[in-house]
Amino acid sequence: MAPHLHSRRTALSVNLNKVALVRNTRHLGIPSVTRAATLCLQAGAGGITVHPRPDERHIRLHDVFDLAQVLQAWPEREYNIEGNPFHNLMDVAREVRARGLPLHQLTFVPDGEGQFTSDHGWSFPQDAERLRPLIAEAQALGARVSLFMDPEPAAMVAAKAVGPDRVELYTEPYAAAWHTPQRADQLERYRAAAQAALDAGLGVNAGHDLNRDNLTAFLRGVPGVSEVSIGHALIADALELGYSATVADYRRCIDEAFGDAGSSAGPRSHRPRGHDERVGP
Ligand SMILES: CC(=O)[C@@H](O)[C@H](O)COP(=O)(O)O
Ligand SMILES: NCC(=O)COP(=O)(O)O
Repeated sequence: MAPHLHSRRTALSVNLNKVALVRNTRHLGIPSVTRAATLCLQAGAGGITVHPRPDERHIRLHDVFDLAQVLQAWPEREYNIEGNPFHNLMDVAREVRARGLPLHQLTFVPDGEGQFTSDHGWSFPQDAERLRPLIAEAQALGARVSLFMDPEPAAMVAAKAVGPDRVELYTEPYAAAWHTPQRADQLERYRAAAQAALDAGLGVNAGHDLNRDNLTAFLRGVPGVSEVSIGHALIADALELGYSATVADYRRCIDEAFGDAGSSAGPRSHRPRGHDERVGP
């Protein structure tokens, strides 16, 4: 499918959860989360994403404020904080804003406190009324609100009705189907969901398990994606390639979807990523 030339270039938001995860295994402060953010922003990342989970398994509360201070030096880049608004996210957002620190987007994710990782979106109409006031409060704090959603076209009108600015399509099912005969069917599912969101007046973000292999095809097949937030695979790649080369590679994946192959400083590397055997949770 032709690139969506009518859409603005999709922004890359780098999720730094996994840098914090490694840092937390010693009391040495390395790898530095703030250094990672600076290098990714210097390489052209459109923003930084963190998911400060209640158990602080990776991003800790001080990281949230430390990274907000880093973003202060990059006023044209965005800071996206993810979390469950019925757990700690709203308190975190209120404190960031009370300190006068930047906060561009809150992504509401319906995760349980001890959840292994994010694996589903909000349910409508069940979640609608309890989400509405928190969406309004988050917007009053100056943040755009994105709801983490499964790719269900029929849910988008109901989602829009409670006031968010965007939805983030949970893309693990697309990624899981990448090496299977179901790839095309999954892509069509996301195309339809994104189109329904756009038709309902919602912006479209995407994220979870996107990577250098599956990103270009996703953006070519799914209309109007404003932002992809990518962490796990990108940080894994950065362990091999370094932050700067990795961010440049992911930006080239985005460029290819918009028909500008090689516009970000040359062709992207096709270095295969090593895989360990898939380990169960
Ligand atoms: C909401 C989502 O899909 C991810 O942004 C989330 O941050 C992943 O969390 P972990 O990094 O804890 O797996
Ligand atoms: N919202 C998705 C995100 O921030 C990162 O998800 P992943 O790339 O770590 O799966």
